[in-house]
Amino acid sequence: MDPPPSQSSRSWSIYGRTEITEHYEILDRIGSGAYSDVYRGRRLSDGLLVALKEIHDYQSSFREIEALQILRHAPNVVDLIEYFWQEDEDAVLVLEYLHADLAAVIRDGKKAGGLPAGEVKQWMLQILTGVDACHRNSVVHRDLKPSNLLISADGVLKLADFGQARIIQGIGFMNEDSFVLPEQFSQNKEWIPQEAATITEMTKASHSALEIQMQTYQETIRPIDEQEYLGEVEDVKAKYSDETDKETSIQDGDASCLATCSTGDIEDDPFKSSYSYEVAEGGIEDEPGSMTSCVGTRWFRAPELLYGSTNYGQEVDLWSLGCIFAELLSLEPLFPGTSDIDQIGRIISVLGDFNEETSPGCSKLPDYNKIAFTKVGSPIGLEACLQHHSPSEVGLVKKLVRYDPATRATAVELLGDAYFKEEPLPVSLNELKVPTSRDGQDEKSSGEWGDYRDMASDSDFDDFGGVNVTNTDKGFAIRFS
Ligand SMILES: Nc1ncnc2c1ncn2[C@@H]1O[C@H](COP(=O)(O)OP(=O)(O)OP(=O)(O)O)[C@@H](O)[C@H]1O
Repeated sequence: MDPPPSQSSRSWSIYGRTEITEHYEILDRIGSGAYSDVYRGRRLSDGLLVALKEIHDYQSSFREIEALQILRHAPNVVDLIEYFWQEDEDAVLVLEYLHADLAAVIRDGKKAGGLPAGEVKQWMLQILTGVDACHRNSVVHRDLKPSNLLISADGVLKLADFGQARIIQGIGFMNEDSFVLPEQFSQNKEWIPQEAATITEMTKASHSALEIQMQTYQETIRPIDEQEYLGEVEDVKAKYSDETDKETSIQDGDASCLATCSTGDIEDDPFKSSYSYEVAEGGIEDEPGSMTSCVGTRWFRAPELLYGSTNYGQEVDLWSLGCIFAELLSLEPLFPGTSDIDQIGRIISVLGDFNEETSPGCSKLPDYNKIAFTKVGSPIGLEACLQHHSPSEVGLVKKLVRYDPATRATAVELLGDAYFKEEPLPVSLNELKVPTSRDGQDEKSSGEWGDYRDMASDSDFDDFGGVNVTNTDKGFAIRFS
């Protein structure tokens, strides 16, 4: 069996990849993230506009391809047309091109002095349909935020950026027949998002290539010596430290988010008088199958993740959803934390104390005893963050932004919520005001949009967390999970 692509030597320019340039004209760079560069391209055979996402991270590539394959018939998930991935090269995903995102909707709404309630409802319904498709198929997105919700020219919203996604149970590939729209969508035609133009089906060849790569990746336990192992780790670290322009930092997978807070974070923290922080010695146990807590962008990160949970599921997406909905309503981020501690401080000031009473089991979270906040006598409450909004709007957010993950409403439950049946009803897709362009989005490093990304952006670095080292008779083995 072929080994997975090596991490050491990679092409750093998509322009030099003839297997891609033979089929696609690369037009311009339209975005970049912690792990990727995204280019607008044109398919030579028929002129179709596409997004070419070059992913510089090994594990993100697998995750994104795997999740997009599972969800390939979901109408509110970005279409993966095909991908290129061969030894010693970064994976390049060919995605349908979507010209706008929900962050632009919020920004335009703010400029216009508000978004009409019927439009907000239509955006929410599409987000819920996308998230429901993920959760029905055991995909936890783990990085839901407005800039990862892309929008087509005709108003179809699609979940994108599955680089941090995890499949929490067995893989259940969906086919066209098995993808079912939630019942209430089929009953009320007005709500049905029009099907996005179906782009070419992924070729059978690329599909089976992925399966082989996946199998190799997941099953290969290749005994290596300690020297080689340390060399691999150094290579990966060096790669990330080179990427200083992308505002990333290396975090060990077995270290929680709080454990990686610097003293600088604490010094700058506006809430520093309201908590005491202890640096615990030693790391957190890296149990097989556990997940990293350092996922998602800080502003949208659930409290259990901020406290280091490594045992979580789709509920973390539901918290993010609540933050996104609150932002769609108020056009301001709900919890714009400047550090992980500040993030928790802001949440506590709104929702009240985070304790066994409000979140059963929370005292067992890895970082729970590392930080103590002074008691919040009277929390501000979500109503205060959503002034001038109706009780049903606030009620919707309250069903998601809850401490106890088990009590957060699921996407399918919310799709049936009375809020969506009240006047004003959700508008149809062609009544939505879709932002006209993504102009300037690649250069988000300056101004308001730059601040938005920089303040809230964190890197996952699951690469480290997903590495399991086991003893073998020849030394030890390394396994990527
Ligand atoms: N299908 C697409 N169509 C148009 N633009 C896209 C598409 N996919 C991604 N982009 C643009 O590229 C940017 C980076 O892509 P993406 O978020 O998928 O990468 P990432 O490296 O995981 O980013 P992040 O660090 O924000 O998580 C997006 O914010 C978006 O502006």
